[in-house]
Amino acid sequence: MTIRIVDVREVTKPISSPIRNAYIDFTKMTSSLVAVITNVERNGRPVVGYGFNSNGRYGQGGLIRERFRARLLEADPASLLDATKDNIDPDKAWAAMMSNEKPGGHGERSVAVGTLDMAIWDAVAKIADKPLFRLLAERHHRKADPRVFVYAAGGYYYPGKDLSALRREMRGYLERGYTVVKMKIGGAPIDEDRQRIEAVLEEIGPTNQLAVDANGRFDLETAIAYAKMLRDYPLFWYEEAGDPLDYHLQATLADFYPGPMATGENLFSHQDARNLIRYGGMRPDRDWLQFDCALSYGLCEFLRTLDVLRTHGWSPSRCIPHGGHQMSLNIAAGLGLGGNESYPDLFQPYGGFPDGVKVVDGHITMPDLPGIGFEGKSDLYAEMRALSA
Ligand SMILES: O=C([O-])CC(=O)C(=O)O
Ligand SMILES: [Mg+2]
Repeated sequence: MTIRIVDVREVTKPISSPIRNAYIDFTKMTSSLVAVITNVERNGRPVVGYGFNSNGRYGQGGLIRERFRARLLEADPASLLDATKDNIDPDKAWAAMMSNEKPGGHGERSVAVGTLDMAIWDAVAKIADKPLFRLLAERHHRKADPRVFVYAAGGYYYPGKDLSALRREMRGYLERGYTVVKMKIGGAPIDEDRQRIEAVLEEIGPTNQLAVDANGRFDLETAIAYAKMLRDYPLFWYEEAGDPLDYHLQATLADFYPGPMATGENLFSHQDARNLIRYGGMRPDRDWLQFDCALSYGLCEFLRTLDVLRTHGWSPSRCIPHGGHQMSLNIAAGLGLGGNESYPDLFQPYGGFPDGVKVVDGHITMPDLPGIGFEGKSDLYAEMRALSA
C-alpha cells in the first residue's frame, strides 16, 4: 500500500477578542484550521495531521482551497514519500505545494503553506509514532531537551483597561509560573506608556522581567524617542519598533538602544530573514529573532532560516518564535531554540500546552505525545476532531 494523503480539509475559525496592539485590533481575527488525512492507520484509526495559522494574519481558506490543497492531492503519492517509502517526506510535500509559484513577494501564501506544513509534520511524526520534537532531534543528530522556556504575552490595550487591571493581568502570569511577561507599547502617548511600564515593573519586581512590543508602529524618530525612554529600564527586549521590512530603521536603532531588541514575526521567508541578518544591525550576542513557522511557509522553510542564521554566526538559541503554538514548542525542544511565546489568556483553544502541563520557573516540560501533541489538549482536539470526522 502506498502511503498517501487522501483529503485536506480547511475551516476558518474566529479567534476574535476586543484587544488592540499599536497597529491592529483583533475584533475580526480568524485562523485557518486544517486536517491532512492519510490512509495510514494507527490504533484502528486513520492518521490525521492538524495545523493552524498563528494570530495576526487571518485565515487562508481561499488560498488553501484554490491552490495548495489541490497540489497536494494531485501529486503522485509516491512522489511525496521519503527514501524508506514508509512515511511522507515533508520537503517533497512542500515542493509540491510550491510548484508554479514565483519567488519573492511572499504575501500571505506563506501563511497558507505554513498551516498545511504544520499538519504534514504532525502526520509524519504520528506515522513515525514519535513526538515531533524527538523526531526532529534524531534527524538533526541532537539531543532533545523537553524543557522549554516560555514567556507570557499580553498587556494589550483593551477598552476600559486601567493600570490596576494591567498589573492584575501581569500578576496572574507570575502566579501561573511565568518569569517573563510582555506588554504592548506604541498604542498610547509615550508618557502614558512610560507609566504603564513603570506600573508593571513595580508589580513584577526585580526577579522577573518585562518585554515590550510596538508591533511595527514607529517611524525612526519615534522609535528612537522610545529607545531613549526604554533604555532606563532593565527590559527583556524592545520588540518590532518599526516596520518589519525597514532594516535601516532597525539597524539605526541599535545605536540608541544597547539592550536586547527583538523582531522577525512579520518576516515570512528565509530570504527575508537573511535580509534582516545582513542589513538590520541585529546583534547575535543579545538580540532575539521571532520568525514564526506557522506564518512563514512552515518548518521546511524554518530549517532553511536556521541554516541562514548559522551561516551568519547566529545560534538557534537566539530564536524565540512568535505565535504561542505547540509546533514551535516542538521545534524549540528538538532543535534548541531559546524558547517560545505563550498567550495564557488569548487565542484559545489554539495556543497553549497539553492539558496538565504547568509552567514552572518560566519553563514547561514537553510530554511524550505522538506528533505535535494536539491530542493532549482536549479543547483544541475537540475542534480538530470535528473537522476530520
Ligand atoms: O499583537 C500581536 O499581533 C501579536 C504579537 O505581536 C506578539 O505576540 O508578539
Ligand atoms: Mg510581536
